[in-house]
Amino acid sequence: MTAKPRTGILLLNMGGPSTLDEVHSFLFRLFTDRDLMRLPWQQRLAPWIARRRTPAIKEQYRQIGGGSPILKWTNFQGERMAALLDEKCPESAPHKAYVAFRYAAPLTETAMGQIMQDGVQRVVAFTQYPQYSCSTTGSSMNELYRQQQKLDPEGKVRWSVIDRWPTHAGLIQALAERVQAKLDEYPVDERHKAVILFSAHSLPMSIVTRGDSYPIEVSATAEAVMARLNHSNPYRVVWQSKVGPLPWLGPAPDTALKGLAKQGHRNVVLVPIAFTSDHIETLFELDKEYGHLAQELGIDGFKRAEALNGSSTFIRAMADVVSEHLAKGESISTQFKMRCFLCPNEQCATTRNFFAGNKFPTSPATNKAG
Ligand SMILES: C=CC1=C(C)c2cc3[nH]c(cc4nc(cc5[nH]c(cc1n2)c(C)c5CCC(=O)O)C(CCC(=O)O)=C4C)c(C)c3C=C
Ligand code: FES
Ligand SMILES: [Fe+2]
Repeated sequence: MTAKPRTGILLLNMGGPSTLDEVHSFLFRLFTDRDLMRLPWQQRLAPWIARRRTPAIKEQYRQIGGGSPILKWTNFQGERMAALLDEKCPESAPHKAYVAFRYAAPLTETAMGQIMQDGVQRVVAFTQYPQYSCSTTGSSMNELYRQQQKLDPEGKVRWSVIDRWPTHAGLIQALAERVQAKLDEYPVDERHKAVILFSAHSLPMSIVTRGDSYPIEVSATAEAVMARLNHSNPYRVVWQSKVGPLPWLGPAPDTALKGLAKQGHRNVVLVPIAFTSDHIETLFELDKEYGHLAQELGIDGFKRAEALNGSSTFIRAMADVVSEHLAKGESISTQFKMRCFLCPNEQCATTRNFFAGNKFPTSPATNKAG
């Protein structure tokens, strides 16, 4: 019999439909999420948009193999991370990874149910978005708070939060390895001329200007990766996947590719930087749409860096992030305490107060949870 987990690590992410049949419910949850977007008449409009968008998005998932690989990768990363943590931190072992997706199975309530059933009393909520945005990690944390209130009203579980890790040395090393592997594919005399385009999901300008920290954290990750590579190549950050008619943060990858082609660049490496596994936006948008555009523009040395997926450097980084967090004994980060200047959502305050109020002994060795 396996021992009861002493420390749970709850991996938070948006998730994706594992099968084509799940596409509609995924989109439905996404468009009804008021932490992600606020639409007029959202209760009525969201189901309509979700239904209308389902066929096109289904087709994209069909073209990348019939579903999102995010659950497979998150389980893989989580299991290996927990094994590394058992070796690194025997005082808080055994560790067990749980997965809470915001828009697809396993949902937060499922993960909370498992945690309660296992009787785990100490859990780290660990966002799998390295860069913080209220539209992503913020939404997952608000949902975790709501489910905690419902499923653990007595507060049996003691929580702490890893809400961002944009410049963690292990993450930067893992990304640098992915970039270097692509650069190594060019002939030696051309390699230094390749332009590195770090690509992150864009944000509506209304979210940027209310004070979301995502754009600066994504930029910090990109700069740290290039510093790790001794600034061997020129780079920029581009913002992909704008949805709807309102203004979003740019430049988009197609603007960058067109400009670079005009200036005579022939070698471009596109690097997904804000998502730690493959998803339609790497496999469909970056590879199929931008790969095709690059060919049309004469950028014949176009390459896309592999997502972190099964990178052992990345999985070691995850374990390091958690072990450093456990050693610090902090419930939430200084950055997480502060809200956006124009936050429209009182829930953000409630969530922060709840997770900040959990106090821990600094050493997990004195944790009586197990
Ligand atoms: C760090 C990554 C992401 C941020 C920030 C983000 C913000 C954001 N997204 C939308 C609207 C949509 N996103 C959709 C899909 C989607 N979003 C991300 C990541 C981030 N989103 C990913 C990885 C995916 C795809 C999932 C996959 O499996 O590949 C969609 C659905 C697809 C579509 O209809 O086009 C929408 C809609 C908003 C409004 C937003 C910030 C407010
Ligand atoms: S939207 Fe950013 S703190 Fe509420
Ligand atoms: Fe998105």
